[in-house]
Amino acid sequence: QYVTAMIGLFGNASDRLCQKLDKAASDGEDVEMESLFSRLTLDVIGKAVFNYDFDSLSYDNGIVEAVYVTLREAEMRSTSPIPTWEIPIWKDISPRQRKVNEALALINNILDELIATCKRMVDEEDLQFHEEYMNEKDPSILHFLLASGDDVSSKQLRDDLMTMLIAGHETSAAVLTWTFYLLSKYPNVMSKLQAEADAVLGDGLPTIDDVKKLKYTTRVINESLRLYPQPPVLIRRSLEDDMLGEYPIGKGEDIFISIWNLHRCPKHWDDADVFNPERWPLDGPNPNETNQKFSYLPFGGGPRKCVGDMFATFETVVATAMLVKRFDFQMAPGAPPVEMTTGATIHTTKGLNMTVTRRIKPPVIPNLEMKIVSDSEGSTSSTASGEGQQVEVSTSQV
Ligand code: HEM
Repeated sequence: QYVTAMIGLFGNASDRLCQKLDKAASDGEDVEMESLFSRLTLDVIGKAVFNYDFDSLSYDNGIVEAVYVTLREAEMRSTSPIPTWEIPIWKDISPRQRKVNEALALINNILDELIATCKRMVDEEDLQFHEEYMNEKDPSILHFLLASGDDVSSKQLRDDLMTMLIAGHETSAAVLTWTFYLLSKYPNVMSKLQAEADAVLGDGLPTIDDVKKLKYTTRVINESLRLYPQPPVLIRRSLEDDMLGEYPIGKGEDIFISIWNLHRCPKHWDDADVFNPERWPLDGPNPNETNQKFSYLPFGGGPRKCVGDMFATFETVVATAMLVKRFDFQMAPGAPPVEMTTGATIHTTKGLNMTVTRRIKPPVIPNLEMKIVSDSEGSTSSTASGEGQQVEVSTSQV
């Protein structure tokens, strides 16, 4: 029930993006896909975590801006060698820190309102909480947590919600950005992907059964995550003196695990730098850290493994399939070369500028059921019927 609700959410948000791209295609305008993917995944995670519709694909508002200020700050803090934001006086007078504090105050106010509204809903409903509990009108994680008895005033609740917003937003956006970049470089993969989307998706939004059938699309996402892992580096801090194999690690030392290097290591991968979704058999298991013996860690591993791995896989599969079914994507002529820069995830330096064109629907080929008829002079003719038409072809005419 929860997965069905989430797939509906992914489909709705992706449909809004399709409408935006449709307009760009009509107007003949190029689009910067990285920022659009960022808006798509913000809209999705806002609804999924707190039942809040940022609707950032439709317009800019103060809260969307505040979320981006906070996200950029979180990224800067996670990579900065000196914690300038903790220096007394400086933290109060620095224009950047003041902006961050204002953004955080706005987000916290909205969060308070959302928590209060949700708490009222939980108090009014008759549903008993159990493991499979879900409120159909509001399937958000916030609703689940409050129904399970989480304390509305707890800092832990707010921190958990913000962690999910941060962890589940830029990561999925980055996966979509680099997937579409790769697809522009590998048109043969794009053609196969479009063929699958045409065969599986109908005119409405994707269903759970459709998503299960989008096997090649899933392999494209698996392979994109191998070449562009998000985040590209995992970090651990040692709590005590230890040994890592033959290397001594002192208490308090940071260890950086480069997933980027692991995923492109020629010892583990044939043609390590080549985008080849076919390396993952369609009928094989979904690749993960355990069945790939820890040479593939797109969602980490062990106790701190991503809690949103299935959510993110379905989200990116639905968005990719819906977009490629409706549009062709090419790098925009004259766009700057796509270069990388890393923070918590891998970003482009100057955006992913693409030309989007509506796909021409392939012609409907009638289902030809041939009936061979012989006439007395030995020539043959065959009648074929399809979609109510009768077509007659005679060998004597050929
Ligand atoms: C394609 C998108 C995503 C990717 C590539 C991704 C990747 C990761 C990775 C590699 C980790 C482990 C970090 C570490 O070991 O230090 C992680 C942790 C986490 N992820 Fe994701 N993630 C994605 C989407 C999501 C989504 C959608 C959510 C929430 C709905 C989410 C929630 C989390 C949380 C809460 C953690 C921390 C788990 C913990 O420390 O206990 N992620 N993610």
